[in-house]
Amino acid sequence: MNLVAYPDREMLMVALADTIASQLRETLAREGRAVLSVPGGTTPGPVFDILSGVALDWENVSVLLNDERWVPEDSQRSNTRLVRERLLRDRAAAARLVPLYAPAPRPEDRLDELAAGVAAVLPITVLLLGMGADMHTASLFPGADRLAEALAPDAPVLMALRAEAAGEPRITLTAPALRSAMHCHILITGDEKRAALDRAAQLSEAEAPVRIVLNTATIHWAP
Ligand SMILES: O=C(O)[C@H](O)[C@@H](O)[C@H](O)[C@H](O)COP(=O)(O)O
Repeated sequence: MNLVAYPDREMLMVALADTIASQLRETLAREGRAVLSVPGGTTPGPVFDILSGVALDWENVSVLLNDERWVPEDSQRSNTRLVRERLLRDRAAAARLVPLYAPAPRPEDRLDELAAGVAAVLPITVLLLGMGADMHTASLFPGADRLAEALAPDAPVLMALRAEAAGEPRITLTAPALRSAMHCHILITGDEKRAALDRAAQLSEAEAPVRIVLNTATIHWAP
């Protein structure tokens, strides 16, 4: 496991934003476009704040969420809202957001059109993942109704999943879409998640979905 431990969260966020920006910059120089895929939740806000002010050819960057909670965009639980408020502002306002939500009662109602939008920009250049203490990543929750399908090598890029721990229905990139990323980073803080990560290394992908990227990701941790 490739784990980088930082003395504190501020140092982590600054260093991680710098690494992400360099990796995007390098791909932009070579290919003229790049794709950044990011988590929602409570941890990544400070990385977004820093990244949004970085000088980068944002016009040619597509920003994608790894997963979304099926709630309207004005909900406090909306990952799209988080990304719009914390990442897609200042210099990064020029980036293009690839939607993972469209108003409808159920994710299945809009899945095909959202999946087409995602498929059009893959593969991901830089993937930033969060992780829950239950070892879920994106919305690949242990015990989710369609987890086995989402972990399969032939899974479609995007799926709707439901899990008790998730609250609302979710829409999520699947294992093959996440694994397609050129660079992968996992951002975790606190002792509970660090212990969960150590445990994940001993478990199966179904028990600990974060395992799908554990051998390839750089893990960034601070207390
Ligand atoms: O929408 C989501 O819930 C996420 O994308 C999810 O995978 C998140 O990264 C983890 O649940 C960690 O969340 P916290 O940072 O809030 O602990």
